[in-house]
Amino acid sequence: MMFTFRTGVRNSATPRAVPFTVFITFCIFGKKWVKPSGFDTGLKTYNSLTKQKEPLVLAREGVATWYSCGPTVYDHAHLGHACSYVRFDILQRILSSFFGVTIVHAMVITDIDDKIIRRSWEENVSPAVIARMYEDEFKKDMLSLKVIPPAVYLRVTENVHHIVLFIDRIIRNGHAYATKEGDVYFDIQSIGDRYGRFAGAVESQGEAGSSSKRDQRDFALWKQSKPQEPFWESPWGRGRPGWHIECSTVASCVFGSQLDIHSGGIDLAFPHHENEVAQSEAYHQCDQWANYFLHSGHLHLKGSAEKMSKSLKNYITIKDFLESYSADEFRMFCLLTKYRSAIDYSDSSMSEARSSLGTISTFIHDAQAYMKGQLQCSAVQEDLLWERFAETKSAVLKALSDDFDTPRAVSALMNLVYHGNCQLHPVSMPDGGVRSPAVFGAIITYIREVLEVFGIDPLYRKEADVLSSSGSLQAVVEQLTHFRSEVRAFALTRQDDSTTGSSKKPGLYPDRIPLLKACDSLRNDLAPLGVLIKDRGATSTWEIKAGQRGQDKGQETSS
Ligand SMILES: Nc1ncnc2c1ncn2[C@@H]1O[C@H](COP(=O)(O)OP(=O)(O)OP(=O)(O)O)[C@@H](O)[C@H]1O
Ligand SMILES: [Zn+2]
Repeated sequence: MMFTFRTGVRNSATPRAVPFTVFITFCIFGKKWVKPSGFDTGLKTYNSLTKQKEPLVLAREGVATWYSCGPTVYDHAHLGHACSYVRFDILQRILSSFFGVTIVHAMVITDIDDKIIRRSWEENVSPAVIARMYEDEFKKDMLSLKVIPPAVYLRVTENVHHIVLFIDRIIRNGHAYATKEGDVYFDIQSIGDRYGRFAGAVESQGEAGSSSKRDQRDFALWKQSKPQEPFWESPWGRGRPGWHIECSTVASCVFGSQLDIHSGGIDLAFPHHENEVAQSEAYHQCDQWANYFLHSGHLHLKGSAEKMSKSLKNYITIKDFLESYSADEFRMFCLLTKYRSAIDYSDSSMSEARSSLGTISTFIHDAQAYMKGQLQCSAVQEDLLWERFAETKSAVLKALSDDFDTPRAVSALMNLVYHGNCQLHPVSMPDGGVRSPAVFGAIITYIREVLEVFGIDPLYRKEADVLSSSGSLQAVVEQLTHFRSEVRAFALTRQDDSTTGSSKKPGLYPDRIPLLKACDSLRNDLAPLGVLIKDRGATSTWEIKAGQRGQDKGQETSS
């Protein structure tokens, strides 16, 4: 893990003049955002750099380079993380499926930092072990929420040599300085009024640090290591990277000097993203490193002003959440608010999400029953439904093109479901009128397609649902197997000598053998349906197995 680097850098805290060319560029462009040239996706998105919606224009046709800040892995992933990463996953899926853009997504996992080190002391294991444990858990949690993994996950500790080179170049470009204590700070004054693109920057007092800082707002690129802390060799002595520099370095290693989209929770806008921008533009000597910054709103426990976070210990882990709800329900919960808004988590907001999904899946089942002719309905106003169908398609596309307005898109879908339901008037006797299965087929296929883009399968039933509905299933199976046991017992009764009048060992009543055969057939037929009956001599046991397809062959045959 050690890395030795030698270079002839100035190791001084004295102010340096900003190179002339850079200064001119800064004066000309200031903080002004320049609309990128390239491929217009047709979508508008809110850009935190301009604080308004902008047309989303990508440098390369059909491809978006996308960097997102990963978690600091020192504790369990919680619903706040779930919310941020699921919301951006939905945005990426929309961009890819509705707008034909291939997303090249890179994420860095912060696997070294003060909190990881502190946790490792508490647990008496190395920081690397703490980080790997929680990183693995985070990745698994993301998969269980159906978040499409980035093209590449990177780790800070595997990029320290790149970080050192990156810092060195920023120093050489005149935007950072090393102190005599062995820290390196970014020189905020060297970029003039370019610092402060995100709210909060101007009033900022900056992070605490060495008294050798030139400006209170200057932030650490490299921190000398304290005793007992992990360290890497560098031209400034033993130390480790500051927090912000990891993202600038890794994003630049993957994407070079230009990035289409950068995302993260709103808490990261300042100072983290502010500092990333400052560093990256100072390194690349460019005026606009990332073209769009997308920030997601915070998840709060209902009634709490604080965001859910690891450090506040006010969290619900993703694993605990998934004991009670499904990934699809969480996705629907996220879809029902705009990705930028704060979101209140509570059982009632989850019930709303669950009930929206339930309404959709009931409609799909009813429409399928109608298509199959199982549900007899009075004549349908087919033209009206085709019209609603076309309107919904354009409403959904319009909503999603407007800063990924998922609540509006879901509301358009629910409206279509409502109109579909209005047309399904069950009648007890078929009236021989015209049937319109095709329009229902089109509607449910479209609804399923859109939900699939959002990562939701409306016909998928969560394990917990299966279990709760299997409450009644169990009672039915119990009754059925009890009845079968009595029939079997009756059929297995042996004749006694007086009945047969024979001296041979008494056998079964021949006329009861078909009953035994019927019991065997029932057992064999129920197995592929997940009801496993095991005959153990004269008695039987049973169990319900989800997903079982008659794999259990090891049982006795009655007859
Ligand atoms: N409650 C939340 N709501 C929405 N996004 C969140 C929430 N908490 C964290 N995030 C986002 O998750 C990502 C990873 O965050 P991070 O690992 O810093 O989590 P954290 O719980 O806030 O940790 P800490 O308390 O140590 O700051 C960031 O983009 C962050 O904005
Ligand atoms: Zn970052």
